Amino acid sequence: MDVLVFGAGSLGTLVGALLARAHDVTLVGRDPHVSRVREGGVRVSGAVEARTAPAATTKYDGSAADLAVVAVKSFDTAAAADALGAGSFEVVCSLQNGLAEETLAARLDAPVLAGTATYGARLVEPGHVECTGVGRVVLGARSGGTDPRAERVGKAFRDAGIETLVASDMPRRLWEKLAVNAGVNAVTALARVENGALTDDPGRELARRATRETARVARAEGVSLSNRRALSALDEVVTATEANRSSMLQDVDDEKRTEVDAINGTVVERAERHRLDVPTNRTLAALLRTWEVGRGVRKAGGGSVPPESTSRGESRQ
Ligand SMILES: NC(=O)C1=CN([C@@H]2O[C@H](COP(=O)(O)OP(=O)(O)OC[C@H]3O[C@@H](n4cnc5c(N)ncnc54)[C@H](OP(=O)(O)O)[C@@H]3O)[C@@H](O)[C@H]2O)C=CC1
Ligand SMILES: CC(C)(CO)C(=O)C(=O)O
Repeated sequence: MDVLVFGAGSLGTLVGALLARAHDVTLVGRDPHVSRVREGGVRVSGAVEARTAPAATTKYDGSAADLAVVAVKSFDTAAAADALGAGSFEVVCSLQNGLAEETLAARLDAPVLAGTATYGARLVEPGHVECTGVGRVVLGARSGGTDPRAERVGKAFRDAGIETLVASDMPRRLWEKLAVNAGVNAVTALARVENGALTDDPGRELARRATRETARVARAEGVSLSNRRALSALDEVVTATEANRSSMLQDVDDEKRTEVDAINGTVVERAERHRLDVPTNRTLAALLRTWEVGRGVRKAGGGSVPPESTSRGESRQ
C-alpha cells in the first residue's frame, strides 16, 4: 500500500515508521525532523524497537496514495483536510483524539474512516520517536457498520505489526474515548498530576462527573453509551496508565496549545445543541482556555465563561 501520514509528530511518526515495515510510506511533517528522517530514517525505541526509512516532506505536493493517515493535533485538522484536498486517496483515516473525522469528511471527497489509537508516542528528537506504550489502533466506518475499506486498512496495519481492530461500532468507541479524555486530560492538566492521581477523590469524582456528562451527551446524539460503560472505561484507562502524564498535561508542561476545544469544548458545544447542561465540562474548558489565554497560546475572547449552575444538572444513570 502507498500511505501518506499527514502530521509526522509523535503519533504520526510512530505509526508511519511502523507502517514502513510493510508499505511505501511518506511522512508530512516539519523540519528539522523531516530532514533527519530523509538522511537517516526513523529510529523507534521503547516498547517497540525498529529502524525504518519512510520518505518525508514538509510540503504535501498532491501525490495520490492508497491511504492517508491524519495525525495532526485537532486544531490543525481543517488545515490538514484542505491540504489533503489536493490529492486523491482510496481512503483517509484519522487517529486523532476528539471527533476529527467529521471535519475531514465535510472537507474531503475521499471516504473517511474513524480511528482511535491507544499507542503512546513521544518524539524524543528529530528522527527518533519513543513508543511509550503498546496499545491498539481501532478503526472502522464513521457511522458504524462494516466497510471493506476498513478491512483493507486494518489488514495493512496488521501486516506492519501494529495491533489493530476493525470495529463496527465506531461512533460508540469515539464517544467512549472522548468521555475518558474529557475526564482524564482536563483534570490532570489543570491539577498537574499523573493519571494515577484520579484513582482517589477528589480527582476521581471530578473526572467521573466529566465522563458521565459526556456519556449523556453521546446518548442525546443517538450513540448508545451508558454511564456504566463510560465510567468503567475511565477506571480501566486510569489504572492502565497511572504513571502517564496525559497528552494535555504534556502540552501544559510545554506551554503549548491544548486540545481542549476538541475534547471538553466539543462536549459543551454538542450539549448546547441538545439543551443539556454540562457544568463540569464547561468549567474545565473555561479554565483550560483561561490558562491558554494567560500563556499567550490562545487569543483572548475565545470560549465562554460558564454561567452559574442551573437546576438541570447531570443525570446519574
Ligand atoms: N502522542 C500520542 O501518544 C497520542 C496522540 N493521539 C492523538 O494524535 C493526534 C496527534 O498527537 P501528537 O502526535 O502527540 O501531536 P504532535 O504535535 O506531536 O504531532 C503533530 C505534528 O503535525 C505537524 N503538523 C501540523 N500541521 C502540519 C502541516 N500542515 N504540515 C506538516 N506538519 C504539520 C505538527 O507540527 P507543528 O507542531 O509545528 O505545527 C506536529 O509536528 C492528537 O489528536 C492526539 O490527541 C492519540 C493517541 C496517542
Ligand atoms: C488515554 C490517555 C488519557 C492516556 O494518557 C490519553 O488519551 C491522553 O493522554 O491523551
